[in-house]
Amino acid sequence: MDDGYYDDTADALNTAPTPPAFFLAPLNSAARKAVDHARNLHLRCTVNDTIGLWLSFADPNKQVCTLGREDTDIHLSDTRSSSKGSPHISALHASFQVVEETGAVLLWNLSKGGTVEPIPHSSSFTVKFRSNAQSVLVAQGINSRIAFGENQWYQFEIQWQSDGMYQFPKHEPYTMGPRNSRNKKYVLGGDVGAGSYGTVSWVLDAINGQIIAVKRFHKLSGKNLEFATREVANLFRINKDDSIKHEHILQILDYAGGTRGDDWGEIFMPLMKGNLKTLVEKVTVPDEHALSDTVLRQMLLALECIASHNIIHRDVKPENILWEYDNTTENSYRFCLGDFGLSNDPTLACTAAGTEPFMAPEVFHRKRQTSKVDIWSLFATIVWTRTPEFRRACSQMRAPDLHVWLVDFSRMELYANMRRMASMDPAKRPSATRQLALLDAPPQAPFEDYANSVVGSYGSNTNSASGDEAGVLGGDLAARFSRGMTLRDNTPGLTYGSGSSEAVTSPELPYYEPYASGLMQTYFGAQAAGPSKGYMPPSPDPADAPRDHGAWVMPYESAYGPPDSQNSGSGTAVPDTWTAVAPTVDVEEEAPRRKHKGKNRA
Ligand SMILES: Nc1ncnc2c1ncn2[C@@H]1O[C@H](COP(=O)(O)OP(=O)(O)OP(=O)(O)O)[C@@H](O)[C@H]1O
Repeated sequence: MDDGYYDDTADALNTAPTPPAFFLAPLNSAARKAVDHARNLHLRCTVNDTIGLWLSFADPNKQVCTLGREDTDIHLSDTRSSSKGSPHISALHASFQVVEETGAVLLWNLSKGGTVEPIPHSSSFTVKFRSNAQSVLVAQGINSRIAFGENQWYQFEIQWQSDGMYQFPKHEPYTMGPRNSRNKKYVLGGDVGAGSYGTVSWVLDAINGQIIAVKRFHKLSGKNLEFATREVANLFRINKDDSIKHEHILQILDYAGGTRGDDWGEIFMPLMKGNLKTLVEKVTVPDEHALSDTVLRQMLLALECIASHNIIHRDVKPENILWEYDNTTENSYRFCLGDFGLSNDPTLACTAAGTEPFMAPEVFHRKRQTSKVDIWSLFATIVWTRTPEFRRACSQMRAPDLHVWLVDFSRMELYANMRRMASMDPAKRPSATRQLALLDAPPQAPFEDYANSVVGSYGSNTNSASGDEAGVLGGDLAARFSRGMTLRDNTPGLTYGSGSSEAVTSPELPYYEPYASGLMQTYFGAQAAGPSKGYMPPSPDPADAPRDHGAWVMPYESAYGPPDSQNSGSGTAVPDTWTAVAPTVDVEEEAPRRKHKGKNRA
């Protein structure tokens, strides 16, 4: 049966997973003595003329193997050697344990003195224990040599028959990342999505053996640095402690790079199944209205939270709403707001920023921005989710026309309980908290207060966007970013770009990226970064669960665009390497671009 998704791990997933099994070959005389110990006879075997210990995790009820001096599966004596002292083996010193979801095997340090360690060796990656974690991955080519006890008393080599790692193809060596760091943190799986400013991959965390997502920012300088900075700082602000973490905002789990002198940076997040765009375009959702109602409520909760932290997102749109199955409720989804690269403090935000079809009128017309801009964008997202015609129009109509259309939509009975979200005047638009209350209130009387002059108040008199936002962001970027970083306890300060030779500047005028795929080649050529790609990661979900049709979604507009815009490359044109520089746009280019639907990241 076609299960509805394709990716390069599919073969691995379609065969029954082989449970982990390995041979522990002794590397020194203490380890050889341990192998010969009477209490280890049950595990002893010979492989290639070497006598060692054989461990298999084929029994689903026995997915752990303990090591220590007392009642453990592998006995390690704590005898004193007259010449070298004692190994100081704890009663329960270490264990190997299989991670159920991924099949990965973790080595756990359970010793009091922390004397369980990988031994660096040229033929394998070494991932050391972190100070805040007691486990580390062992796999083919990763931490192949390990030691237990003081001064690496017992030394073994792990020779794998199978290392679990169910999602990973077995015919090629693993790639570890971050690529630019000697301190490897994950095993690279595959690509999940890509945007203008980063590439997102699914990876296996080398500390806990779980699958997560990593966003690798393209080269951290100039605008890229600025957007990465905003995203990381604001995500840390929201995630600074467990009490504030929000179930509808994408978490940030960790980061790498970004320290003094680095021009690369990565953030680690939970892996979601896909984004709302791919869900709507590629999956047969039984009831789009029910789906959009769920999106509406959950995103209002997310917006309520970020507003309370004085953050406006400024790029609420289907691509930036990620989803996964909600395990607590049957047939339902959990949506999370992601991509905080444009987010800002409303007191600093005045540059036109966002993606044109979802951009609030006051942003498009360079007026003052408040958290109400996100309310408008959410309304546009809901209409987009419900209405194929609007989806088509997004690539064909200018923002002012779309604004008129959205107001018209809001007059329909269908939108009665959310029509004020489409008020042209932001002051009349409800806050997220108010709108949540309105959803549960009786239907409103026909609207009267916002549709009279649909574009009048924004059609002229545009402000210059150069102003204070650019100045404050550019001038105080490092400080703002470090403030964001300090919110995470026990984390060494991450100071993106503080050592960079390139000055961080905000553009004085907004610039646009093309929205429709066909425009990509025209303006950026083959180097261009494309709209986000959707992806279905390996999924343990039931076969009847809805899934994306393909591993990669088509470019945003290809389903609707003119024939010559299809397959224009926007869906695959994201540069492979992190060093690729996202296209920058200068002032002269701004005018032609604004003729098209595009994204403005100033
Ligand atoms: N945690 C995640 N889990 C699964 N997929 C993700 C995750 N984060 C991002 N993606 C996918 O990657 C795409 C690009 O991510 P993101 O929007 O953060 O990058 P970006 O460079 O800022 O993109 P954009 O050009 O839209 O601003 C998303 O649309 C989504 O499909």
